[in-house]
Parts: sequence; C-alpha cells; structure tokens
Amino acid sequence: MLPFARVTIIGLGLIGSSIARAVRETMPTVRLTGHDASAEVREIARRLDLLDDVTDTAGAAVTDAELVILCVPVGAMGAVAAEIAADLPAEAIVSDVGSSKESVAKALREALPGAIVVPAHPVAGTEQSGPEAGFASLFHGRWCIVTPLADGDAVAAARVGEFWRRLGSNVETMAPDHHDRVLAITSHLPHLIAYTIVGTANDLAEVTESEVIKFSAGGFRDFTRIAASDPTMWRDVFLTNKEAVLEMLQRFSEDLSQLQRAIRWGDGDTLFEHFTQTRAIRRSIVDQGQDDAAADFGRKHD
Ligand SMILES: NC(=O)c1ccc[n+]([C@@H]2O[C@H](COP(=O)([O-])OP(=O)(O)OC[C@H]3O[C@@H](n4cnc5c(N)ncnc54)[C@H](O)[C@@H]3O)[C@@H](O)[C@H]2O)c1
Ligand SMILES: O=C(O)C(=O)C[C@]1(C(=O)O)C=C[C@@H](O)C=C1
Repeated sequence: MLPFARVTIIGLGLIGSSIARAVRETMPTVRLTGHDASAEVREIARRLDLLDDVTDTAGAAVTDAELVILCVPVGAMGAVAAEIAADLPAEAIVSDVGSSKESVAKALREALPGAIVVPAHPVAGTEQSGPEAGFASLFHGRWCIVTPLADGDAVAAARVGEFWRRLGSNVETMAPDHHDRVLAITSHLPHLIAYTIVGTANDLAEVTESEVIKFSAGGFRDFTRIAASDPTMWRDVFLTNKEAVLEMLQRFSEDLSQLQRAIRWGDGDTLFEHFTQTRAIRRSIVDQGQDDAAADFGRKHD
C-alpha cells in the first residue's frame, strides 16, 4: 500500500520538482499538488506538467493533503508553515527537506502547534536551482535522514520513511541536533571551504583573470561547482546551523595549521601519512556506493 495518496509540495525548485518527478515515476497514482511563491516558477511547473495541480496560494495547496513537504530555503520554513496553518487538515503530516534540522523543527512546531510534524533531509542535491534543474533519479541510492521530534508521532515518521524509500533513498533516523553536527562536517563545512577558496582565488585577480580559468580542469574546478550553489539556500544553512558549523570550523582550522606546520618544516612523513589516510577514506566511501553521483550530474550539466 502507498504511504500517501495525496501529496503537496510547497517550493517547486530543484528538490521540490525532483520529488514531484520521482513520485510521478514511482507512485503514479498519487495526486500531486504544488505551490511556489514565485509566479514564474508556478508557470514553469505548469508548463512542465510536474504536478496534477499548481495553486496560486499555499493554503489552497494543502486543503486535502495527506503529506505536505516544504521544499523552501530553511529561513522561509516558519513563514510557509504559518501560511498553511489555517487550511491544513488535522490528520495531515507536515515534513520538509531543509539542510539544517533543529531550527526547522522549532519553526514548524511553533507555527503549527498540534500538527503532526516529521522533519527530514534528503542528502542529495546539486549546485543547480529551480524547477528545470530537478530530475527523478536524484534520490536513488542516497540517504534521507528523518529527524522526528522528541515527542513526535512514530507511525507518521515511519510513513515518511517509507515515502522516501519509494523514491529510491536509504532512510536513517536521527535526532535533529545530531543531524546538524554530522552535516556540519560532511556538507556545510565543505561548502564554506569551497566558497572561501573560489573567493580567495578571485581576489588574486592577476592570477584568476587568465591562468585560473585556463587551468581549472582539476581540483579547483570541483570547488567552483560547489561554490556555484544557491546563495539563499546556503546563507540560511549557515545562519541556522551556526553553533555546529563554528565548532567544526575550529577543529578544521587546527588540523589545517598542523599541515601548514608540516609544510613549513619539511615534515614529509606527516603529509604522506595524512594523505594516505584520506585516500583510504575516499576509497571506502566509493566502495559503499556513496560516490558523488550528484557531482557527476553537475559536471555533465556544466
Ligand atoms: N540544493 C540542494 O543540494 C539541496 C539538497 C537537499 C536539501 N536541500 C534543501 O531543500 C530546500 C530547497 O532547496 P532547493 O535547492 O530546491 O532550492 P531552489 O532555489 O531550487 O527552490 C526553492 C523554491 O522555493 C521557493 N520559495 C522560496 N520561498 C518561498 C515561500 N515563502 N513560499 C513558497 N515558495 C517559496 C522559491 O521560489 C524556489 O522556487 C532548502 O531548504 C535546502 O536546504 C537542498
Ligand atoms: O552535490 C552537491 O552539489 C551537494 O552539495 C549536495 C548536498 C551535499 O552537501 O551533499 C548539499 C546540501 C544538501 O543539504 C544535501 C546535499
């Protein structure tokens, strides 16, 4: 049996449109309704026929929903939840796809007191944005982390997990604060580093104007892909996962200083040991099938 018969998606960008496409492919009988604050995005979603119905207000999109998934930047989650509060059926489950979870869980709980809330995060994406960038296989073989509230509804959490399994994801459950610490090091800090290194290279204008662009086929090019990620989304991620990101940044800075010291003092053993260890980590990630399919997708679409 399908976990939900009527699903509403609010925010029809990369993730929302990918969910719509994946639902169409894996659960074609599900009735899909969507809304986006942008009239232009709504028009594109209608033209692409991504959903059965695209409404002009968020409230109209949820009136008969069994599952509502908020796919807007994390800083907008609370406002969108408040917008749907009056029209939300009592038995509907509200979920989201936000990249940070504690602040979203808090915002949803405050805006929707008494509603069934099950926050979640598909750990899959690309540097692209908007409804035309989505694709149905985005979640295949990727993790979706469900982060139920401490006093949340376990049956609802299981149904949300089943929904993501149907889209091809592996599902893991975590407390929201634990999620935020894990993702701070595996996703948020890497983005901060990419934003920094591309900015630093750009500051060295005499280099970037010619050589960096010309020779950017290697490592630097990979950083530029990540640094092309959506500014609104990432501003909100860093503002809402501040503590965990600052903690990981502190640890990263200490480790960077150690490598800096090894370079300064010609300590090749330290460098070699470190690089050997990190090569083994990369190989174990690839062996577990967690290779960067999204990065490959991004490269193909450069
Ligand atoms: N991009 C990724 O790699 C990725 C991966 C996993 C999770 N996420 C999370 O998914 C969410 C959406 O990201 P995305 O990449 O799809 O962004 P996106 O920019 O492609 O789409 C976001 C959409 O939300 C709409 N929107 C913004 N405010 C709104 C509001 N108040 N009401 C209705 N619509 C509104 C925008 O018009 C836009 O169409 C974010 O919370 C992000 O953290 C992103
Ligand atoms: O591959 C990418 O472009 C991504 O950045 C995807 C990525 C990640 O860091 O893994 C980015 C943010 C999301 O919350 C989940 C996935």
